[in-house]
Amino acid sequence: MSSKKSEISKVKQQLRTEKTIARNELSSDQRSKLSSEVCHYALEWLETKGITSLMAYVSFRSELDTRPLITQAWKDQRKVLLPRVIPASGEMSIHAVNAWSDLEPGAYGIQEPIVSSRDLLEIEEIKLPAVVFVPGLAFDLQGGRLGYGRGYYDRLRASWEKAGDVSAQPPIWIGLAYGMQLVPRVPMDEHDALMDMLITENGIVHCRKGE
Ligand SMILES: Nc1nc2c(c(=O)[nH]1)N(C=O)[C@@H](CNc1ccc(C(=O)N[C@@H](CCC(=O)O)C(=O)O)cc1)CN2
Ligand SMILES: Nc1ncnc2c1ncn2[C@@H]1O[C@H](COP(=O)(O)OP(=O)(O)OP(=O)(O)O)[C@@H](O)[C@H]1O
Repeated sequence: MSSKKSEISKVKQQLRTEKTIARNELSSDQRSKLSSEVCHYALEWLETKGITSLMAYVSFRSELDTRPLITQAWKDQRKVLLPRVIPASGEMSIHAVNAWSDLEPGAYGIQEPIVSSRDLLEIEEIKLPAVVFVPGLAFDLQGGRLGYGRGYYDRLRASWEKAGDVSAQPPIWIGLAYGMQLVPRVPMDEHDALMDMLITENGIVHCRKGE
């Protein structure tokens, strides 16, 4: 690792520790109040934009709780895709999910889609969602994001770019976070995927990407 790279990864690790502690300090009442506000903004935005397909994540640890968003998206007849991690390769497979009963605890104890052999054959047919809601430990207004350090979302984005259907509209990447997760600057590596928007309990921000 070059010295610049190792410096960035050291700063990222410090920020991960700091933000994990701060997020864990929110009470469960605060977390559910803030989460429902963020989900409300996200749902309003989906409605305004007429978005019919989205990729979400099922929260774990003290993450912003996306359950209200997913439940309402199903009620609104939107297509909901959820990821399943493949720890050995660092990739994620993406699956359409229609109910909580379609999930089981996967790697890291996160609720993930139950995959049948039929689904595996159909994976290639899944079209890109219009929107990707992204988890994270910290975000900045330039679109920077810090995750748990395994690069799953960065790799997902790179794989979509590589598969690149030029006629397809690229998905809009939206970080979901508590306001306390916003920082002035997340240290970024070249491979890090930038967010287009952020939604916190204070509302929606459009990121000035990488400026
Ligand atoms: N709810 C949710 N689902 C998600 C993500 C996420 O951030 N949130 N991911 C977003 O990528 C992927 C899972 N990524 C993860 C990456 C690392 C660890 C983890 O436990 N890391 C250790 C650090 C040491 C290690 O690397 O083993 C830790 O935090 O203690 C957990 C999940 C896919 N699904
Ligand atoms: N497109 C890619 N191809 C291969 N490796 C990648 C790619 N993107 C990121 N990585 C690797 O993933 C690791 C984690 O990167 P980083 O520290 O930026 O993770 P993160 O964005 O915080 O985590 P996550 O996306 O899991 O929440 C790094 O070792 C990086 O080299």
